Amino acid sequence: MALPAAFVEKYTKLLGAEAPAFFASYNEAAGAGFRVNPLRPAVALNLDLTDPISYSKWGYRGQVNGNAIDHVSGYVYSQEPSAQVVGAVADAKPNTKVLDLCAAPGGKSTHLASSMGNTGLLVANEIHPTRVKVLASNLERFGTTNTIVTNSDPDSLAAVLPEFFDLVLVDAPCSGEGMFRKDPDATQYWHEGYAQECAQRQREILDAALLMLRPGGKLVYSTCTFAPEEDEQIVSWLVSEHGMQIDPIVKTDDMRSGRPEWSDGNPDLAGTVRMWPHVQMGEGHFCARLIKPGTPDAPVTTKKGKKGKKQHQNNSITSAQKQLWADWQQANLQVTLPGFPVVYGDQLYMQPAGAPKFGKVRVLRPGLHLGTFKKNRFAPSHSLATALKPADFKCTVDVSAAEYQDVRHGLTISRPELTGKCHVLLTNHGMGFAIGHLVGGTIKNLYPKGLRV
Ligand SMILES: C[S@@+](CC[C@H](N)C(=O)[O-])C[C@H]1O[C@@H](n2cnc3c(N)ncnc32)[C@H](O)[C@@H]1O
Repeated sequence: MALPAAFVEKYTKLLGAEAPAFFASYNEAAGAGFRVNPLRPAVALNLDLTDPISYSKWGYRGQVNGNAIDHVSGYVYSQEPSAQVVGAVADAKPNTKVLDLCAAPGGKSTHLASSMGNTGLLVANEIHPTRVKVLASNLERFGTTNTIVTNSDPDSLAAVLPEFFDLVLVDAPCSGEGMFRKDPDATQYWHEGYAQECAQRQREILDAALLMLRPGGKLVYSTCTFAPEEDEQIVSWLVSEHGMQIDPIVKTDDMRSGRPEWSDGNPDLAGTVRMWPHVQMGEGHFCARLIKPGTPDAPVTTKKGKKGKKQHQNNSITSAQKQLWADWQQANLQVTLPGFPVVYGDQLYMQPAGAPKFGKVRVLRPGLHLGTFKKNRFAPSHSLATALKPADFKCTVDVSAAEYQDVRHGLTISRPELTGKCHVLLTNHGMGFAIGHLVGGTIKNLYPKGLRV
């Protein structure tokens, strides 16, 4: 691969004797990996699980087929190995409040939800209006029920959620030097001074991120670049300007320490992590974990302005809607879903406990999407196919490989032996991937048009 001359010069100086191995790695294939979804019941996956990633609890090296049932049903998430270090370092705890501030397309968010066991509250935010839809779709496929998806710039989010989170992840937009193998076009954006431009934006994002972190809370900062300006030097700035304390990361063989000499010489910088493509079979990442000074006082509540009150009232479920939802659960599920039903227009969501008021911030997905109120009936959402277990449904229909393709193409399935009228979970190899409507021995396909192939 042709690397920019100034890039070669820069890393020749920085890496010295290690530089040839680093440059040689750019001529090798990109490293692939995936994570198995612990939120799903255990099933036999048609995947090679012989090469686990030491630092990533659910992670393996290898390729995932995006059209295969284990991916379509959200039982696995494709994520290259070095990116998995971030979720592992974050180690989000169950029943805590976590923010993923730069979250699309959702690799780290799905990892955070895994660690949290779908409990507590995960706010997955993305600034970009198109990318946030991909984020919501990936979180839906993964079956997260503890997640609210917002579409905001960091400052606006910080204005409504001061000191709200126990853990904030900033997986920052960066110069992407670790992406050159996966996306060779990224070399074209690279120029001298690009790292400094990115660092300025990173500092602005981090200023907002720290406003949202409670005293004593943890910040995880990561990039997919090697540039010290965006890595160790940003951490040094967090320490000197914000009084943050570096929380050292225990390393495995795949990891290398951050380089104090590439910043202000603070020896604590060795407690950060660098993932190099010539050291492990993955792309490249930098990751740091820091603690905000202070101890938590009484929980800070967001201002109860008029807007917040109004929003809450507007989103309350009416008694007629409550009845329709209860009737639908009774008819189709073996379980009653916990949580707080909220209504946006004619859409019903199950909001996770502890959800704050978001004021003017755009909320794309206020929780698990349950479905749509139509005239005198309730139409279930596709989200239920991936968020619930097969055992949660009164009726499941396991489809053949050919029928799996048919469903993904939007065709109906025939089951003349099945009588009655209900919503069924369609599974393949025991993995739920779509909802169907059984009427007179035919299963009407409710697989969303946007996901069909
Ligand atoms: C490295 S990507 C995040 C990848 C994601 N965490 C994952 O694991 O799938 C950085 C994200 O930051 C977003 N972004 C860009 N500019 C931003 C800004 N000024 N503030 C917040 N986010 C920004 C980008 O749209 C992009 O989705």
